[in-house]
Amino acid sequence: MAVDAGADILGLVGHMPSGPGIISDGLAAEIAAWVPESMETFLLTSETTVAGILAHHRRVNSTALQLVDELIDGHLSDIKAALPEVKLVQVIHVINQYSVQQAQQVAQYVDALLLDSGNPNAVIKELGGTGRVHNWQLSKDIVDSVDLPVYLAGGLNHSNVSKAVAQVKPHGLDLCSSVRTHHALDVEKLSEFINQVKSMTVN
Ligand SMILES: O=C(O)c1ccccc1NCC(=O)[C@H](O)[C@H](O)COP(=O)(O)O
Repeated sequence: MAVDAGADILGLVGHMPSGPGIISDGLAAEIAAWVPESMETFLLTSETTVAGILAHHRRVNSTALQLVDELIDGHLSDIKAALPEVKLVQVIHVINQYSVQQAQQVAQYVDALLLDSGNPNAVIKELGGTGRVHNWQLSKDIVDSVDLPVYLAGGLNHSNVSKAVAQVKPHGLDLCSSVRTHHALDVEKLSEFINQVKSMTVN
C-alpha cells in the first residue's frame, strides 16, 4: 500500500516498549527483501548497544538503521565501521533546547537525523508512533544548524503537513498514527496525506 501510494522509504518498526507499528523481525526481513531496489528500508531499532544493533541488522538486512534511542554502550562510529554501506539515521526526540544540542553533537557521526515526539524518559519509554506534534521551532533550529538531511515526524497529518513543511523545511516527512485505522495502514488516509503533499509541491 505504501509503495503504491508513492512512499520513498518504508519504516520497519522492530521491538519497542510501546507503539502501534511494531512488526516481527521475520516480517521486516521479508519486506526488506521484497521492496523495489530503488526503495529504501529503515529498520527502526530500540537496541542501545552496538552489538545489539548489529545483530538486529543481521536479522533484517535493511538499507538503513533508524536508532530511536541513545546508545549506552559503544559509539555510532563503531556501527558505521561495521556496516559502511548502511545509512545511519539518529532519532532526536525534540523536547527542549537540549534536544538541539543533542542533534548537533551526533550530526557528525550519522547520515541523517529524524526529529520525533517521543519521551525516552517516560516509565514505559515512548520512542515514536505517539501521534503528537512537538515544538517545530526547535526542529527548525536543528534543520538550520546541521548539514545533513533531516526528516520531520510526530503527529503529522493531512491538515498540519503544509504548515510543518513551511515552518521546518525538512528533507522528508515520516508518519504513522494519522494514516492508520485500528493500528493498520488505511489506504484512504494514506492517499489523503499523499495528495496533500503532492498539492504542496505543485502549488
Ligand atoms: O509506530 C510505532 O509503533 C513506533 C514505535 C516506536 C518508535 C517508532 C515507531 N514508529 C515509526 C516512526 O518513526 C513514526 O512514523 C514516527 O514516530 C511518527 O509517528 P506518529 O507521530 O504516530 O506519526
